[in-house]
Amino acid sequence: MKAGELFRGAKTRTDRCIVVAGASGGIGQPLSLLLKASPLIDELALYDVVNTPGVGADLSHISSPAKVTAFLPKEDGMKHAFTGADIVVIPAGIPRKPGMTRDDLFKINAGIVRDLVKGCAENCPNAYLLIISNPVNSTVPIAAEVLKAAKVFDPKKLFGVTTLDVVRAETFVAEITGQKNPAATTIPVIGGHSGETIVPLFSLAKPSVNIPADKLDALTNRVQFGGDEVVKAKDGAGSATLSMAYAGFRFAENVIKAVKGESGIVAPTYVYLPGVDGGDEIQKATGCDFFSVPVELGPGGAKKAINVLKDVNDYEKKLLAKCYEGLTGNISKGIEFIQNPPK
Ligand SMILES: NC(=O)c1ccc[n+]([C@@H]2O[C@H](COP(=O)([O-])OP(=O)(O)OC[C@H]3O[C@@H](n4cnc5c(N)ncnc54)[C@H](O)[C@@H]3O)[C@@H](O)[C@H]2O)c1
Ligand SMILES: O=C(O)C[C@H](O)C(=O)O
Repeated sequence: MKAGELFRGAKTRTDRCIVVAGASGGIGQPLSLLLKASPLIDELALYDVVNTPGVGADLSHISSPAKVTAFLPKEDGMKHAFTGADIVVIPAGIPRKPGMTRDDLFKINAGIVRDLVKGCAENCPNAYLLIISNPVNSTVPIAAEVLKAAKVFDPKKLFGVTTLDVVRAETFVAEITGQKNPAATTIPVIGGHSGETIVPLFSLAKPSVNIPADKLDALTNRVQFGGDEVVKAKDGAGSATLSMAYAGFRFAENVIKAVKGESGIVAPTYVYLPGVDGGDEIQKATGCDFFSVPVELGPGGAKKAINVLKDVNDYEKKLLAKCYEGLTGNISKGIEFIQNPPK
């Protein structure tokens, strides 16, 4: 199979196309599998610097409707992969090893995200961009700056994927409460996506949950540092991939459903607050331009940022104070990387 080949015989790009950039990786492959199985997608385009022809050939044998295309950088592969895409999901970049912070990934992943988002700005300026690559706290500001410089920035269409924090909160809470279906409880997790910038709001769970006081610190810590748990268990072989693929698919599916007109979809995601309705007051309260909050999704992307800050309890206020501190530095670092690029 040649890169770029349409695996199910179609000759042209179809109209509901989702690109996975980093499709051959630990997240990219299972995420692509879930997307291929989704009836909501007409074409799944795989882009990576390696192995997409093989991953594409493999996925193309699945008897679901989505056509699969696969691209490598050679022969203008990025251009062909991105042109006409509706959604680009980006899990490209290196993962952590034990002892590393997400910020340690910045050196390599910042440039990868910059270049991929440049490709999006040039070839699919209207696409919804879902950024998974770490450090999300900085890679999303990088993406915003690249899109601004190209004069195609629509803040309603740029999302940092923080769904894994929500998924973990649901799971770990259910381990305490014994609920049979963890995902049936909605738990807002806000802030950023690393350590103390991740702030779970158990007091706002719906339906409400009763967390015993002596378990609250450990539960909060587990959600904030759940990524470390996986990095340690994988022992040098990377970080969360399967749970991230589940989370990334869940968020992508929400975006697709909202774009197709389904109403009432709300999901926490890391957005540029000044560009989203309702974001200004959250920006004022947090001092952060980028922040993950529950966002109502609509046909244009982020329809409204929901201000849950006014409802948090004192315990959560203390967590938030630490979050703001860490997050502002991460955001500035991303912006600086584009505005004053390293020589
Ligand atoms: N947002 C989250 O909640 C979350 C969760 C888990 C992991 N992550 C992050 O996702 C990223 C990927 O993790 P992984 O485990 O899949 O890593 P991986 O190394 O298994 O896969 C990354 C893939 O990206 C590809 N790649 C590298 N440079 C590229 C480029 N310029 N263009 C296209 N593809 C490129 C690689 O070839 C590889 O296939 C990491 O940065 C990780 O920290 C984020
Ligand atoms: O922990 C990591 O580095 C990967 C990811 O951000 C996670 O939360 O699992």
